[in-house]
Amino acid sequence: MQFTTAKLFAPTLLFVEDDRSTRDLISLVIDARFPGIKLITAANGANGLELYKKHRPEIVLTDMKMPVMDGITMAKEIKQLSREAKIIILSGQTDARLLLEAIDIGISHYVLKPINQEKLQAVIKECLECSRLEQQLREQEVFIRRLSRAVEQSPVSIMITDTSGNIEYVNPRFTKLTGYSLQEAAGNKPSMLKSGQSPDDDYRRLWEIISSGGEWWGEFHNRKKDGTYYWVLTSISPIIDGDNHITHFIAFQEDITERKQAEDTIKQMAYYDALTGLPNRQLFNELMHLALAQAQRHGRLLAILFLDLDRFKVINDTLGHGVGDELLKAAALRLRECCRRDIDTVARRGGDEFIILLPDLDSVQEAVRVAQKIIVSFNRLFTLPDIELFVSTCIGISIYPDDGKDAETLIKNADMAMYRAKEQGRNRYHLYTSSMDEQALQRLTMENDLRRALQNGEFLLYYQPKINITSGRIVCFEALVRWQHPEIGLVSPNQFIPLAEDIGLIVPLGQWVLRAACRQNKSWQEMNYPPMRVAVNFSPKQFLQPMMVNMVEQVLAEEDMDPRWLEMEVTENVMLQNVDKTIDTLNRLNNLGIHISIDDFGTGYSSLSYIKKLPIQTLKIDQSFVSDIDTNKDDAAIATAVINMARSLRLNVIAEGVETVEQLKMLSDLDCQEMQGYLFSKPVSAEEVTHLLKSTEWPYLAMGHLHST
Ligand SMILES: Nc1nc2c(ncn2[C@@H]2O[C@@H]3COP(=O)(O)O[C@H]4[C@@H](O)[C@H](n5cnc6c(=O)[nH]c(N)nc65)O[C@@H]4COP(=O)(O)O[C@H]3[C@H]2O)c(=O)[nH]1
Repeated sequence: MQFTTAKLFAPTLLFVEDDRSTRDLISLVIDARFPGIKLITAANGANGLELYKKHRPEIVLTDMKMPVMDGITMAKEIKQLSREAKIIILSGQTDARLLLEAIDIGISHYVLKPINQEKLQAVIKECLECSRLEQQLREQEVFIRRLSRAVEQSPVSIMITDTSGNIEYVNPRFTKLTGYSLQEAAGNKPSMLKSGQSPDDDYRRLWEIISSGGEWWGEFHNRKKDGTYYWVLTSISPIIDGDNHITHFIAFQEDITERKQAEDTIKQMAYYDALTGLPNRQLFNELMHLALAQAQRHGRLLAILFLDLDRFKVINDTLGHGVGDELLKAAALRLRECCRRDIDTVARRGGDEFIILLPDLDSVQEAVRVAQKIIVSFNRLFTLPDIELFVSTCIGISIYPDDGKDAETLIKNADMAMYRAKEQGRNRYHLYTSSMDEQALQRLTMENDLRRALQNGEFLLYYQPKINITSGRIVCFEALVRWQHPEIGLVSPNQFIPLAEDIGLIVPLGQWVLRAACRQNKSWQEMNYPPMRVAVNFSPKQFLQPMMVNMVEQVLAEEDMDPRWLEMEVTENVMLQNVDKTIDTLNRLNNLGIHISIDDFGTGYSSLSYIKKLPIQTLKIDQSFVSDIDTNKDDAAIATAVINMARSLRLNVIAEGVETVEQLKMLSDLDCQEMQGYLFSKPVSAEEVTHLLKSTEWPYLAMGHLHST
């Protein structure tokens, strides 16, 4: 450390002499020889003392014998005021007693008269030097006192070691930070603070740098006396003496634990999904790039599993986001259990989408085995805090390098494979095949064609009757849309309705269906056929449109059709989304006089208590329960339960998809009065409806057929 005096050394010399000529002569010499000195003079001791008090000169040059007050008396008084005053006595007297008295007082020098100028100059010079050194020393002391106070009170932890690394000093801040007092730390090595988590290389490098005179800085993960961990930003530098030798090392340490924790939180937020704690899309992409590079280098296989939870949206909307969140957490846990720890990565892509990276595989079969394991594990009930649920998943698999060389392609292809798995039903996996690209292209072409279809008038309606089996009369025609594609021919709604929903075309298409169905029904009425309802399917997206009721009202008015001849078929799941709003919408439709049926009943999550609240008229038993009703006991039980439930709620019940007389009999035995299905009629064109209306003879409704013997 370099010390520089803050104050400039500008000494004052007081010269006390009663003899004027001596005074002038000596003054001239001092001015000439010591130009930096400020000179003040006095003619006697009393005057000299006064001036001393006023100017506090560093040096006093005084004659001995003077009127009023002699030099010795004045010198005594001055020494009382300052022990450091340098006093030079000028005298012709060599009286030993006076000399001894002067020594007692602490007189610095004694110059005999007649004055030898050289001797006087040498004495003054010596006194000046002495004063200068004293001033410097005083200032140094003040500086060192300040410095040690600064070190003691420093908000930064300070540790000083010798060159072997033995601790010699630590400041109170160090004690506060580490728990070790100066006594405990002194003599120990700084390694007493090691947590074992900072790399050994850091320490080696540190010693190399500081022992060659350089400064090192970096971060350490340390451990306190009580065992807790903390982070410090450390700077260590050597203390070098005047001979350029390292005498000590000094370490400054700043506690950065909070900053580190904040960094960790930010890292966690940037790379991990807050809900499930799984890596997020960002981290997954980074890990995927690393894994791909390794797979390429070592010629290994890598698999991507893309999956989502079947019907998650319905669960989330029906049972609430709390349940949805718990389910995602539980699913995340289950997925991790199915994968290799520390090797595979399970990440959440957002919503209910998960993606799994399986690196370092020998065969495709290994990826398939993981997919199968996941599917089996999803067969187990999910026990959430408030509810127990069965949830299935569909998994798409793509393999590096066959199904893609880069992350984007592999993920896209696994996603595509997942959709293929979904098309085949729930809880299954599908491996990507290159033919799927072709299908994706087909879908794109279909999408474009579909957008043009409405303007080009390529849609038409087919109608399927609903029969009351007791009266044998048609009570309603269900309008079912068809697409007359200019090249492909007639396209089934199962192929284009989901697509229309995806691309937002369902709203204008649905409106077109409603208008066409109403117009057709009105024209049958005008042709004097007995009035019947026409049923129109409303897709969930369409039903949940904010202005839907207004639109229906307007179409009915424009087509001049009485609302009681309109039936709306809405799927069970729609009923469960945003319950309050749905009930409100249904009430408004009911007030208009529109008949409401719940389509595909039995496939959703409806509970009896919930259905009770809904202002609806009819439950439609899904055809999946009807098709095996005569052979499958479970289906028969569900159909029975729905019919009984409808009866107890005073609702109509209709069975769809009735194809055989056996089914008809069985449903009739269960007292299901209304039916629809190929047994009576397939969906037919409007023109064919008129034939049906003219000759409604249903041979199998003859009494003999209806009841089992
Ligand atoms: N195997 C069998 N099938 C029978 C039988 N009886 C009727 N079906 C078929 O079952 C489907 C019944 O309609 P859905 O459940 O509402 O299912 C409909 C409905 O969800 C949707 N859809 C049809 N038209 C429209 C529409 O105008 N708007 C909306 N949003 N969806 C529509 O497309 C689905 C399929 O319609 P389609 O192909 O016309 O198929 C119709 C019908 O032709 C039977 O005895 N056996």
